[in-house]
Amino acid sequence: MPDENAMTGGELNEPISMRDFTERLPGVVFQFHRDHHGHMHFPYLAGSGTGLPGIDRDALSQDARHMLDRLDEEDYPRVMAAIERSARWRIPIATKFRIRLSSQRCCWVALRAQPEDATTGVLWYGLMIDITEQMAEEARLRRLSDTDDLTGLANRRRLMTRLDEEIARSNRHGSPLSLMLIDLDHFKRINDTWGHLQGDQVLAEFATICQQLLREEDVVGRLGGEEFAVILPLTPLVASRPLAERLRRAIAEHNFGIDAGQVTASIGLAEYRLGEPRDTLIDRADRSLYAAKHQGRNRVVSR
Ligand SMILES: Nc1nc2c(ncn2[C@@H]2O[C@H](COP(=O)(O)OP(=O)(O)OP(=O)(O)O)[C@@H](O)[C@H]2O)c(=O)[nH]1
Repeated sequence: MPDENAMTGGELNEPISMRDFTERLPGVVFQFHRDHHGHMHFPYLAGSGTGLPGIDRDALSQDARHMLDRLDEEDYPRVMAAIERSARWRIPIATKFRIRLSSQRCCWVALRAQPEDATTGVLWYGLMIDITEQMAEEARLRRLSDTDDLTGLANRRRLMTRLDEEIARSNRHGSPLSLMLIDLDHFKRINDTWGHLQGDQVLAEFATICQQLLREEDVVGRLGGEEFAVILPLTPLVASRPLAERLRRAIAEHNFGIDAGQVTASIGLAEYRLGEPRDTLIDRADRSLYAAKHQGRNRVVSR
């Protein structure tokens, strides 16, 4: 630890105190104490970040609840578990959480703290930094890497992740789940006749039709090229078939700006069978799709 006198302020070599130094840090440095009865407070709290909404030094020096009560309810159990683990095993805390600013807004905070034994309980030395901007940027990048450029739909990667999640849910609760594979018919001909740009336009409009027609909880995505998939959670085959039929009809009747009737789709459906691997479900839906193509296209086949 450098000598206090070694720190200087803005005025040439004017020395500044440790307190002044910590107050200038772009974050919060703190001591956090939990006594043997579980009461928590911040004996020390400093740094320019104490200006963060939800951080009221005087209140927190008495009771940490003033901050803990404002944690996002999704994060609260995780943060409390991290404190508990750290206290029990004397391991550092490294976590992040949201502090509610209003019903609409929150800020993200990263926290690092090192525990020490104290006669009165456990004492942590730590840092908190506002990471709201970084989290927003991460979310933006995640959205980009999950989204198909042309249509704005979920891409293959995102679709597979969501399908895994829905399969896990189905296996856990025994709830029904259907998968729809959609392939636009003779798409090569559309490209060849009307040009690639017009083909792109058809793909984008097709995506809009799917999103308008399906429910919020259904996941529509582009597998690649002119192949799409829809995950239908909580939907058995008997319910997904009329949905697929409605979608097929809507596409066939839509005016894509090229002669009506030029764009049709073949749809293959399969319902998830408890315990089967993801690829088996996809394979069964794919075989339905193949059958739809084979039987003349512009139709729905389920199995
Ligand atoms: N415009 C456009 N075309 C694409 C895109 N991705 C794939 N394609 C085209 O989609 C066509 C798919 O052709 P095929 O796989 O032969 O199938 P199809 O002509 O749709 O015939 P069926 O599926 O048997 O009805 C190819 O010509 C690809 O070039 C894209 O992003 N934009």
